[in-house]
Amino acid sequence: MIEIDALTRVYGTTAVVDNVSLTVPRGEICVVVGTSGSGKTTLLRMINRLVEPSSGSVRIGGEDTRGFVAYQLRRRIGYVIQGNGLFPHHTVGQNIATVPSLLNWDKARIRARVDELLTLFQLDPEDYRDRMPRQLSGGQQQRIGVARALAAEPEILLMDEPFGALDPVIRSKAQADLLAIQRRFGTTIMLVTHDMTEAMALGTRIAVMDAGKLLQYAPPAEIISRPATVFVDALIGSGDRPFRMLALQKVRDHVEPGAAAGLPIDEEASLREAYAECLWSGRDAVPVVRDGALVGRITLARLTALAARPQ
Ligand SMILES: Nc1ncnc2c1ncn2[C@@H]1O[C@H](COP(=O)(O)OP(=O)(O)OP(=O)(O)O)[C@@H](O)[C@H]1O
Repeated sequence: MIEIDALTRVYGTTAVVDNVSLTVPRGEICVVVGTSGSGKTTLLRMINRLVEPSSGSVRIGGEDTRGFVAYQLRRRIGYVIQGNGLFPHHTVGQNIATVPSLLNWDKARIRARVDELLTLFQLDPEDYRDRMPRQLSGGQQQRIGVARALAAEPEILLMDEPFGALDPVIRSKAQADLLAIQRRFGTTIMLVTHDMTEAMALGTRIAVMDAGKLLQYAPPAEIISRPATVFVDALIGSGDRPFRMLALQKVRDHVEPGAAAGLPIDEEASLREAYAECLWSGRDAVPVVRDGALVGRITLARLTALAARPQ
């Protein structure tokens, strides 16, 4: 759990983070969005004390981070930045082992952890462990950046635009990997992004910042249906609201009995994908499958109703 209490950072006469309070419960993902210069990175960097707060406090697992010594900050809080920040002259394995080595883990334990993480990120340890970062694609480098941050099993992961440099296909893969790994380890994550679609896909809660202030902190559905200010509304994009609502939900939760013609959709697809499929194929309903077996259908009428503003 991360508890941020009245956190403020002043540069000159400007509070670039201004009296921000929020709590990220254990195992949740808080995504921070806002315009450029709104204080997102400064807020994130005050959590691992790369930036010292002017006032206010941060507690991790109930303990004030002012009492943490350097090794506790490294051990308990992983940090990932855009462009991954890998050490170019260290191998992939050495990069992942950075924090465990600093913590003096024994060699066998480090080796096992490196191989476990590579496997988890679907990179064969035999093939990738001894490569240099330049011998990897951008997407693979980013995965190693995340693996490195997770190496010492931190309870908190801070991520600043981690997928900003990736193309859309690799980016959604990286997001799916992150969600799978987050579920497995139960890590509490705070992630900064400019991409509202990414925020909605990853965040259990979204924090909207503007000019250093926290304007709203709520689950995605609430941000979409009840934006706290005109600024929040504009950030979501009023033309996108119904589609964002649909994107938050899975087909599996809205399957109806009955038949439908044509190509089926998997129950793990989002309602947005189902809606697009109906529109694109000109159908009023599409069959739904689970593991390839038919389980029912989803109708255009139901999708249309679900896209409407919640009452
Ligand atoms: N070391 C510093 N000294 C003076 N001003 C700073 C410093 N670091 C950040 N700022 C200012 O604080 C404000 C917030 O910066 P920050 O990087 O936190 O914003 P951001 O929301 O992350 O922006 P972006 O989305 O563009 O990365 C900006 O106006 C920036 O110029």
